Order: sequence, then C-alpha cells, then structure tokens
Amino acid sequence: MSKPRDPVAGPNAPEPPFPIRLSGPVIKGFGRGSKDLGIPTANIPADDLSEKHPELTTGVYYGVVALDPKTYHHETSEGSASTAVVLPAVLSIGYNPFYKNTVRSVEIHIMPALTEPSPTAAGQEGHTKFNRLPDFYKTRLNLLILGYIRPEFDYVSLEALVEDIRVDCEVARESLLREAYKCYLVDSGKTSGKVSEDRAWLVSFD
Ligand SMILES: Cc1cc2nc3c(=O)[nH]c(=O)nc-3n(C[C@H](O)[C@H](O)[C@H](O)COP(=O)(O)O)c2cc1C
Ligand SMILES: Nc1ncnc2c1ncn2[C@@H]1O[C@H](COP(=O)(O)OP(=O)(O)O)[C@@H](O)[C@H]1O
Ligand SMILES: [Mg+2]
Repeated sequence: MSKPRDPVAGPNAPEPPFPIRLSGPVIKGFGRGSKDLGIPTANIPADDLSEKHPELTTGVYYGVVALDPKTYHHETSEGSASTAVVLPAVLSIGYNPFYKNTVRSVEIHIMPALTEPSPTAAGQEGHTKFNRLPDFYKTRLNLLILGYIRPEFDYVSLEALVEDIRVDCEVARESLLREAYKCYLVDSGKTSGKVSEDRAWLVSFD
C-alpha cells in the first residue's frame, strides 16, 4: 500500500513565485483526456513557457481560471453570465510520463465551484465522474497558478493515474478553500490591492 497523500498542498497563503499568470487560446491535445481517462483537460500553448516562466518546473499545480465570456457562455442559476466566471482548477505542466510525450503541455481540468458538492470526493459509488462542461475550444483562457501539488509520475496502470488525479482534485479543492486562496474565487469586497489586481487581470479579455 502506498501512503495516503496530504489533504492540502503548499503554505496557508500563496508565496512567490505564485501567483503566476498564464493565458492562451484553448487548443487541441491528443484527445486522451476525455476518451482514455474520463478527465477533460483544456490545453493551452506551452511554447514560450521556458522563456517567460523559467521558474515553472514540470508538475501538478492548483489555481483559478476564467474563460472569455465573449465566446463561452457560462450558465448560472441566474441564466447566462456576461462577465467571466472564476472557477477552481487543477493542472499538469509537463511531458505526461505515462504517455511519454516529447513536447511539454499545459493541461487544465476545471472543477465545479467550491460551493457545489465535489464529484471527486472519496467513497462515491462506481466510477468517478469528473467535471464536464460544454466544449470551449479556441476560447481564451486566463489562469492564475496559486500553488504546487506534486511532480508528474509514470504509473503502473491507467486506473492508478486516474485515482491520483482524483486525489489532486480533492487536494486542490481543500487547498483553495483556505481564506488566502478563496479570495481569488470569491470577491468579498474586502480583498487587498494585489489580490484585486490579479482578479481584475483574470477576468479581463480585451
Ligand atoms: C491534475 C492532473 C495531474 C496529472 N498528472 C499526471 C502524471 O502524474 N503523469 C502523467 O503521465 N500524466 C498526468 N496528467 C496528464 C494526463 O495524462 C493528461 O491529462 C492526458 O494525457 C490527456 O492529454 P490530452 O489533453 O493531450 O488529451 C495529469 C493531468 C491532470 C489534469
Ligand atoms: N471541466 C473541464 N475542464 C477542461 N476542459 C473541459 C472540461 N469540460 C469540458 N472540457 C472541454 O474538453 C476539452 C478537453 O478534452 P480532452 O479530452 O483533454 O481533449 P484534448 O486532448 O483536445 O485536450 C477542452 O478543450 C474543453 O473544450
Ligand atoms: Mg486535454
């Protein structure tokens, strides 16, 4: 048996180099996320990553994302939102050692709002059903990376990879529920200068 993983990752408030801003149009990947794993990941270009963010090592991270509302209409209980909605996310940056990719990719799995029940909580019956939205290829995506979870690994089976990503979703959720992270998701009106600046950048798509 491998040892259980920590339920949260990183310090109680983001520390440098976080938050890190990434942005790009959602592009096609290898089509494995949904088909093989049942975990859709929005891929954004990784070409200028080493030049712009040499500090970003390969690995799994958590953060918050927004999609351009001009092309992605997010349905809320009040109807279709005209401003960008900020959602929690977990992402992988690297070569996917399980698939032995030769180019680096940035792949983001968008999770439901933290106020909704988690589809990836432990002890659910049957197969884990990861969050699925209507497709949004070509839509611009802004991402604030807030913390690091773990390195990328190779796995003995597809099931083992899926189970670790399920735990990543839970770790990301618990990590983002802390006050100094939650403020990036929920604008309480009390947020300080730098957090408000980062939030304003996150939802701007001019
Ligand atoms: C949170 C998260 C963690 C991941 N961790 C790993 C990993 O440790 N090893 C690995 O080979 N792939 C990892 N992946 C990448 C998946 O293998 C990848 O999403 C899948 O190959 C889909 O690729 P595609 O978008 O090109 O279809 C991770 C993905 C996510 C979203
Ligand atoms: N929760 C989600 N997180 C990320 N992408 C999602 C989600 N739900 C649906 N998608 C859609 O699924 C696509 C990714 O699916 P995936 O199987 O990984 O294909 P690809 O290999 O082309 O990246 C995204 O580009 C997006 O349009
Ligand atoms: Mg993908």
